Amino acid sequence: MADVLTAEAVEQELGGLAGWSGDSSGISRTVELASFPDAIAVVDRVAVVAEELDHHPDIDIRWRTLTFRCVTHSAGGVTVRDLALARRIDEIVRSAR
Ligand SMILES: C[C@H](O)[C@H](O)[C@H]1CNC2=NC(N)=NC(=O)C2=N1
Repeated sequence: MADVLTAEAVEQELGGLAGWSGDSSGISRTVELASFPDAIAVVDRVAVVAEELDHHPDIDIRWRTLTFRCVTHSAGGVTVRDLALARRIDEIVRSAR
């Protein structure tokens, strides 16, 4: 299993992940899409990637605003798997707006 990253490592990684914030207990990003259907389409695409990676974000849906939170629940903190998932979420969001 991937190790939980140190607070310093997470902070450094966040420097390269625009829009993401957090610490070693979890990283999150909130995005607003143009409409509710657009937001749900993003969730749907993230679901496909999450299954592919066997790693799943916590997702909060409020009309057209989505908050993604990435933490490796089994490890109890942020691991490299969360950073990989965050990058994939960014790709999907980028192509959706
Ligand atoms: C068996 C399966 O690999 C685990 O349940 C996975 C699935 N997706 C997961 N996703 C996240 N974010 N954390 C986990 O610990 C986790 N565990």
